[in-house]
Amino acid sequence: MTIMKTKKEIISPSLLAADFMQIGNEIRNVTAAGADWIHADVMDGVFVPNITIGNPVVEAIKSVSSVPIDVHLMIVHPENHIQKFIKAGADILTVHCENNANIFYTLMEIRQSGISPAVAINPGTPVTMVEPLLSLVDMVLVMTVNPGFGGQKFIPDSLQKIMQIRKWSDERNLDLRIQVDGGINEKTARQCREAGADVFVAGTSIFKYPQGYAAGIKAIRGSSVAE
Ligand SMILES: O=C(CO)[C@@H](O)[C@H](O)COP(=O)(O)O
Ligand SMILES: [Fe+2]
Repeated sequence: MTIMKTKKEIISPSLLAADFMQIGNEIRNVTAAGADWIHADVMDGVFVPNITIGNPVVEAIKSVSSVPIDVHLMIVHPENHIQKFIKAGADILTVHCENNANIFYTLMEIRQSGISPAVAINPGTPVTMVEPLLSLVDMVLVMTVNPGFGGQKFIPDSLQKIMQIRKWSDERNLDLRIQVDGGINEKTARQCREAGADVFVAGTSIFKYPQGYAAGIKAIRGSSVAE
């Protein structure tokens, strides 16, 4: 998938920390500040203890965005809803490995629709849960906080998980993207990069960065090699 291969590292700002009253301007401004993708968090109040947005809002986000939309589904039975998010314009569609008995079919259906499938794993889930799914996806999302809310503290144990997934990807020549999400800032992004991550989701440390969005993005890119 070309959107997966465009750059060595991807920064995907999470709109959860943006001003929803100004969402169009927020998307334009953060893209002008250097965002590579836009991360949309879909929560149903069941899989996670919070409710956010659904497919109509994803469609609105897509209509103003000039960069790919990265949709993170934190919902039960994602298999019943993926077509709606594909139609809404998701470019990358991420489903969790925890609660989906039909995840093979779900990931294959996403692939067949022509967009990028990704699988997410929670901090409390053993890394072996994603191992059988690696050949079906373009990206693994390693949650670095418990999903549900922005502004939480990074969980350092996640680094082991990133290392193991990068090892599997290398051994099998899968060239997987590894995305990290939750508590990502300049310091934790560097730790994740060293462990093997190459897609960085950040809400608070971009939208609430005191010196502005461009400075927040630049800080996360940090010591990475110039592209
Ligand atoms: O998926 C989630 C939370 O469940 C994230 O995408 C958060 O929105 C990230 O927010 P910060 O931790 O960067 O503030
Ligand atoms: Fe997310």
